[in-house]
Amino acid sequence: MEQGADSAAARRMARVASHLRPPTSQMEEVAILKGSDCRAKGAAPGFKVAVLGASGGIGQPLSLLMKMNPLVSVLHLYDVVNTPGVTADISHMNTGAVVRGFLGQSQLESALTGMDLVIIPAGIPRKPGMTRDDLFNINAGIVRTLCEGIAKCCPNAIVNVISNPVNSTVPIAAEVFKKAGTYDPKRLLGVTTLDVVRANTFVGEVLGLDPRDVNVPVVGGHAGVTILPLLSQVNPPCSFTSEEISYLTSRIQNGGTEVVEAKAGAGSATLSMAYAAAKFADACLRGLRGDAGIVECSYIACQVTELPFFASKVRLGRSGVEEVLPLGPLNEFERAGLEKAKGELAESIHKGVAFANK
Ligand SMILES: NC(=O)C1=CN([C@@H]2O[C@H](COP(=O)(O)OP(=O)(O)OC[C@H]3O[C@@H](n4cnc5c(N)ncnc54)[C@H](O)[C@@H]3O)[C@@H](O)[C@H]2O)C=CC1
Ligand SMILES: O=C([O-])CC(=O)C(=O)O
Repeated sequence: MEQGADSAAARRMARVASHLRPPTSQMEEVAILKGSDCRAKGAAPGFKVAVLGASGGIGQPLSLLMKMNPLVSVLHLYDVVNTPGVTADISHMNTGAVVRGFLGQSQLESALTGMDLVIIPAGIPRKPGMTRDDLFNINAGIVRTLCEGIAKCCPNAIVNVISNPVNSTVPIAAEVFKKAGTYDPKRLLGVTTLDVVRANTFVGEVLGLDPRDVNVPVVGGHAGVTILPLLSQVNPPCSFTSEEISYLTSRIQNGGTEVVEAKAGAGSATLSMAYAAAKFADACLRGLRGDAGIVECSYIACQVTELPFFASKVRLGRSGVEEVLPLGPLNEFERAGLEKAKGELAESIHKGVAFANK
């Protein structure tokens, strides 16, 4: 009896010790994973989620929010810097998800194996004066490498792409998955939720409503004129003056730049983005669980326009995007905006596809 209690205590201590030691080699990483797996068995059933770029401005608060999500049972934090610290910190939160850290390219495959949802906020952010497309040269390669890992280690995972320029990085991801033979357009989603979050906030301010009670569809893409708020389809139904329409459209399209300028060289939106990404990831997980009626806007492959990718209203479910909803009726102002958006989007998509195939 006593001996049994002793060995149970010894097992508990061994488990705790394995969590206190940071991984220094692949062998040690494997040992720690075994320790964590014992713990994971005790955790509530749920989904396995990886954040790639977890040490960054978005990655850290996003990881914190995912650790708070009761649908997550295992949370993998991957980055090329600082994941031991971020992981130790977040792992002390007394919520259900088991947290594991992975540092550097040699641990990418371990980070990805078995994941249900992979969220990608890896890559450099804008400074004042830059467009999102100016990030292409660095971020395109980062997204390609990470997606090659996903194709190899968790080809069935839902992928949420945050890294800019989203209008090009999502087509890059699609090409990587096509080459690997794992492409499923239903599972690849560009995160444009921040545009909707901003639109709901700014429209709520104008209408004097709680932003949580406002829903503005935002379609097209995620850069400048490609961000197309459909103010004629706001819920609750309402009407705006032409001054309000032009103020709101411009503020929503330039929301990212507003933050970049206010941060004055220290980066772009991180906290509101983490909130938006966590909200979108939660919607994806509820869809995977089988919840009904989950509709979000996302930049995906679809036939809503003649372009191969377009941010649209989508219904999420067990297989990712289960239905792409039509654009709905547009007014003249929105139809003109759509034409402008399509011109820039076509170039960004072409640039991404060409990069992935060169
Ligand atoms: N989709 C959207 O609505 C938004 C997208 N973004 C984009 O998100 C990206 C990240 O922004 P921040 O977090 O502010 O940048 P950040 O520089 O604070 O963090 C980026 C993180 O990515 C990591 N990283 C770099 N190369 C990596 C690699 N090969 N593998 C894994 N991790 C790698 C860095 O070490 C860093 O920790 C930017 O491209 C930014 O433009 C930002 C706001 C909104
Ligand atoms: O503006 C940026 O560079 C970051 C971003 O995508 C946003 O805040 O919407």
